[in-house]
Amino acid sequence: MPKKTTVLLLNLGTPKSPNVSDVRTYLFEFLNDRRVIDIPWLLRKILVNLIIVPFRAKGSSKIYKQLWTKDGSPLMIYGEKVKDLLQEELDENFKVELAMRYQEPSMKRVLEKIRLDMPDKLIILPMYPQYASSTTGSTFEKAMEIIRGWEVIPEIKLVNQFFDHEGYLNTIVDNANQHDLNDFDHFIFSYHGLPLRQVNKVHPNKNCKDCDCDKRFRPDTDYFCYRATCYETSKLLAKKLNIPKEKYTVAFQSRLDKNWLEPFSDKVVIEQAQKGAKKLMVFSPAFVADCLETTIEIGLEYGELFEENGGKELVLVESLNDHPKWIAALKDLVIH
Ligand SMILES: C=CC1=C(C)c2cc3[nH]c(cc4nc(cc5[nH]c(cc1n2)c(C)c5CCC(=O)O)C(CCC(=O)O)=C4C)c(C)c3C=C
Ligand SMILES: [Fe+2]
Ligand SMILES: [Fe+2]
Repeated sequence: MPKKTTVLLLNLGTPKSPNVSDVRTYLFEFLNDRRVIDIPWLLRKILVNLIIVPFRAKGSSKIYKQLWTKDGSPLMIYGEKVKDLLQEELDENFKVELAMRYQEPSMKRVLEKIRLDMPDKLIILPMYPQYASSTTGSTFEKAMEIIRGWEVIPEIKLVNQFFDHEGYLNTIVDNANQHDLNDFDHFIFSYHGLPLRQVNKVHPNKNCKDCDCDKRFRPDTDYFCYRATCYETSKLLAKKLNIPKEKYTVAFQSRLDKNWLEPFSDKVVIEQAQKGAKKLMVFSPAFVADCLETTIEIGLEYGELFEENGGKELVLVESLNDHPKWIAALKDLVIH
């Protein structure tokens, strides 16, 4: 008998509106997650609630206002679209749901709906291509915290990453090929940064700062090393796009302090402009949908930085959004 299966798609979440109070509520929930700000409880409460959020909310609200469309936040809009498109691709034994780790639709509410529907199988799919404790790990922890109280716990599949999935990579390749790659002087693969401390926790005997996981991917020790999977994703994409090694740089954006993964994307953008690059292509392979970190940070802020330092044009490769190949890739992740 075919199994009644629910697919739970997840993403980070976004504020309810770009207003300061909603951005503050979002940041409070997000940054109080012990996997995101991974320091002792009391220190986190002081740092997040008395320093980071009060100082950050106003500035973040301003940039969320630039991102917001008449239909809302792109992360949410594409989340809903992808959910509907994946539902259309799957047969009647599957039901697709969408929840966000922070804010709405909340994991608590959506998982309660799923519990009442009593599926035989639950597939939990956080839409982060590269595993990180602060994203995928946090989402799984929250899901398990809720599901552990259920009377009936269905068969569960956790999709923990898909950085090397052909369909995911080919969607990015398709989006890049909308442009003539010969026009570009340099290419940057820009990933969301992480504190180095968090990266090192996955391989406690090795410091990623002096390790060669950027050059050689060792699945036995580096499969969950965020730095290693970011470099491996870039290598696979560069190979598919025939971008030679000397023409691309892997970099990390959105740092909160200096002890985050390097090189920093903004510094690389400036460096490239100063070296004489006129046209720069930036990929954002850690983000499956347009969001603050892509549209505003890369598209707008890095675009300005590049031009201020002598560059002519920075082109941001579109996110996966609702590309048919991305929907097919999700289907493949669900059924295999
Ligand atoms: C690859 C995905 C992401 C990782 C890893 C990640 C780690 C991480 N992020 C912060 C702090 C912030 N991130 C913010 C926004 C944001 N982050 C991601 C993805 C990852 N974060 C996305 C998709 C977004 C945008 C959401 C949207 O609504 O468009 C923000 C809020 C914006 C701001 O104030 O700058 C913060 C803060 C930390 C601390 C962290 C790991 C430790
Ligand atoms: Fe983030
Ligand atoms: Fe590593």
